[in-house]
Amino acid sequence: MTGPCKPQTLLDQPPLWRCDGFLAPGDASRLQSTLEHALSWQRPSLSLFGRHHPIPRRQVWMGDPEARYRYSGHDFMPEAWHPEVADLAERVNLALSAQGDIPRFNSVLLNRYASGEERMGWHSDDEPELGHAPLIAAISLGSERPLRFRWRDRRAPAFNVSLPHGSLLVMGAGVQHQLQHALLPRRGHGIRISLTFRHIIGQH
Ligand SMILES: O=C(O)CCC(=O)C(=O)O
Ligand SMILES: [Fe+2]
Repeated sequence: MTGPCKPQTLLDQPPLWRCDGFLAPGDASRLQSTLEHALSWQRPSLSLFGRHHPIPRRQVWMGDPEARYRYSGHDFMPEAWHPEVADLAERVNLALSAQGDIPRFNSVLLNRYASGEERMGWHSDDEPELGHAPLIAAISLGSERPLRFRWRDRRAPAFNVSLPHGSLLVMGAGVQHQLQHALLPRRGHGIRISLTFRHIIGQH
C-alpha cells in the first residue's frame, strides 16, 4: 500500500524532508473518504482575552490513553485509534526507522480544512508534553496546499512547502525550536485533511 519512500531534503539542519507518493493516490483518496465519514470532527473554541473563538478548521485528537495533555486548565483525552489510522501510524514508523529516526508516535492530531478559507495560524509544536526536540510526521490528503515556514530569528526568508495528496512531511529535531509554520488561507481550494503524528510524554 505504501510506495517507495524517496525522501526529498527541504532543509538539512534542522532536518525537514518530504516523501511524495507515500500513499498511492487511490489509497490516499480512500483513506480521505473513510476519515471524512467515520470521525466526529470537532470545532472547539479557544479563549483569547476572555472571548471564545471557534477554531478556523475542524480536528480530532486520537491516540493511546496515556497521551493526554493539559491545556488552559483542561485535560484532553485522545479518542481511541481508528484502525486505519493505527495502520498508517505503523507504516509512518517504519518509513522513519528506515531513515534512521526512532519514532514512538502515540498520538495524532487530525485537521480538516473544508475550504481554502480554513487555516492554521503561525505556531510551533513546542508544548512541554512533546518533549525537548519533538519529531513530527504529517500526512496530507486532498487539496494540495502549501505549509509556510519562517525562521524565528529571521536568518533566511520564509518559504513554502507544498503538500501533495498522499505525501509525508517530516519535521525533525530542532524544527519546532528554530522555525514556525502556518497553513495560510488560499482561494480556490477544496477539502484537505492532515494527520500530524506526535509522541506525547505521559502525565502522571
Ligand atoms: O495541516 C497541516 O499541514 C498543518 C498542521 C499543523 O501544523 C499541526 O497540526 O500542528
Ligand atoms: Fe503544527
